[in-house]
Amino acid sequence: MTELLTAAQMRAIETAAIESGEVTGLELMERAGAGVVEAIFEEWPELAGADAAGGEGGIARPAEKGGVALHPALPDSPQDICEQKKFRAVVLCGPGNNGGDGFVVARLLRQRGWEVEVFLYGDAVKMPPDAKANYERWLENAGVHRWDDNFIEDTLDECDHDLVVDAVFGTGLTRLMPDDTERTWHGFVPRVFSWHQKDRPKYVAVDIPSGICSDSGRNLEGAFPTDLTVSFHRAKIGHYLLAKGPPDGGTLWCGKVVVKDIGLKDACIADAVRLFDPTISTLTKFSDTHKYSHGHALILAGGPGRTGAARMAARGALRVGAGLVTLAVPPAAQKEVAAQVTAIMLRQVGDATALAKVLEDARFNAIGLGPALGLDEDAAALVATALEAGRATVLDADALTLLAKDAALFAKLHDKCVLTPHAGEFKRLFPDIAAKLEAVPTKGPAYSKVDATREAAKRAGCLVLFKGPDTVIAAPDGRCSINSAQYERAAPWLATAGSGDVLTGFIAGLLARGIAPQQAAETAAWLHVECALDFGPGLIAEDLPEQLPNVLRRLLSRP
Ligand SMILES: NC(=O)C1=CN([C@@H]2O[C@H](COP(=O)(O)OP(=O)(O)OC[C@H]3O[C@@H](n4cnc5c(N)ncnc54)[C@H](O)[C@@H]3O)[C@@H](O)[C@H]2O)[C@@H](O)CC1
Ligand SMILES: [K+]
Repeated sequence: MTELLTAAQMRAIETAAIESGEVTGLELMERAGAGVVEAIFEEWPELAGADAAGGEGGIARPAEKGGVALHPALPDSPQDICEQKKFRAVVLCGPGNNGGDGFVVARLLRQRGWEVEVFLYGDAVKMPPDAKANYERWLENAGVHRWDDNFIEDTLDECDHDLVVDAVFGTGLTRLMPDDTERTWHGFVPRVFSWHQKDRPKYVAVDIPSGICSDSGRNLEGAFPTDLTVSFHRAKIGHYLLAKGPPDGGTLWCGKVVVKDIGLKDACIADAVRLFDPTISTLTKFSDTHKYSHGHALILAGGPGRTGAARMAARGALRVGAGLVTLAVPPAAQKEVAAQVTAIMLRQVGDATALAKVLEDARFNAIGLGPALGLDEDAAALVATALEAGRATVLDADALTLLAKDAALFAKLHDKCVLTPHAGEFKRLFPDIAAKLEAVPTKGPAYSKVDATREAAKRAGCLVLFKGPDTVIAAPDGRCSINSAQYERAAPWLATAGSGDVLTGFIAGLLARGIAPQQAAETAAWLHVECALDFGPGLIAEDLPEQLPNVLRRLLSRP
């Protein structure tokens, strides 16, 4: 799993490296700038010109004399560039180290023969030392425009630019975007989003689009949208959070995120949020074959005409590898269900007493309940009985609504439970927490979906999986991961009716296999997206379990 960092964690790693004497801040800034230039040319080789497009003429000199060459080195002067189109860039620099990175990018582009115009937001006198050093180095050969949004807009309108680099604010954004940069933003949005306009410049953000809070992905009013975001060492949490959708959300503004190594060592950060990717230890559990060692999941179905959701969950549980799956069905719905399932077993469960009787059998080691269960007293009694049994239990849909309505029921949650709310259900369950998340942010770091999910998990005393394209999974002790269905894993067709029911089944199935709640929820959510990606558009929920064998085959053949 990849760590996603907060601004404070990134600063701590940087400070430790500098204080240990391994590297200077100036060297890190040089590597960051060189990383951005490298990423630009990797993304758009046509901008690299003839000699840097990766052919034999590729350059092998260090990016900065005396520095550590982590990125392909660049020619020292325009004379080193063979005959090529004169590329043009506008670099927007801010008052901090993000701006410092911008000055490095400007210099390195200029060294490649680019025509570069730089605008500086803020007071150069107050810049931090490394940024100021790069500002002064830039001034040795070129000038800097004072920030003026009209001038920036005119410059972009009049000239045939190839690239616009946003190095205004990075991880140090602590307040709402200032009015004058916000005005510039108004000029940017239509430009960046005119995708049809073939010859428009490429927009690149250094570290994070200015205006986006790197801890939360929230838009501090005035984010600069970009095509490519180049971050350093590790991606930041804000790159992966959508918050509450446009105009919020790092993922909306980042375009594509590339992370460049700047030579910092891995540090053990106890409470880091992780981007989920399944580990081999989880996957090896799929190769053990004895059905009785794989547990027995019990999925509770609703009444007649409402059993489809539970049937899909049961199918998901079976496909994901529960040894046995039983549907607990009200007597009136038994015929309906019996006509539609084969590998899944049935038990008549008319009420909570009947459920308690079934659960006397300790072999039922996992329960899935909620999809189309109903919202009446009988359904609430079923939820109570299921929780009192103390089994690994995933609660979704109607079960969440029932929990939200009844504090005594909510109090029965225990550490083997998994709650899987979508935004609406989350709001019903945790209205005060949702209100904090929905409040318009006024400063950075802003309250995030990660903060909200962690707080909810702590309150519930169990795992919470807060759904979305940026699914956040948090445990009561603060361990937290994001399962992203964005960027190269974007699968918007996964938002189809019944998709959540299948996820409930996947989690229940993994719980039945004895996998701990956090790992079960993370793995299930990840597999859910993989199934959708494998199937592609046109997906309906029934396809998800059927896609799982392909996904598992591919995963298990991974080296
Ligand atoms: N931390 C690290 O390890 C590294 C950081 N680097 C760069 O440094 C950046 C962080 O630098 P800084 O901490 O200096 O932060 P920034 O450069 O993001 O911004 C800080 C400056 O902006 C001002 N500011 C913040 N919010 C404002 C607002 N709303 N309106 C007006 N002014 C505002 C602050 O007062 C401060 O002057 C990173 O994003 C990255 O680009 C890189 O050079 C490489 C290494
Ligand atoms: K930026």
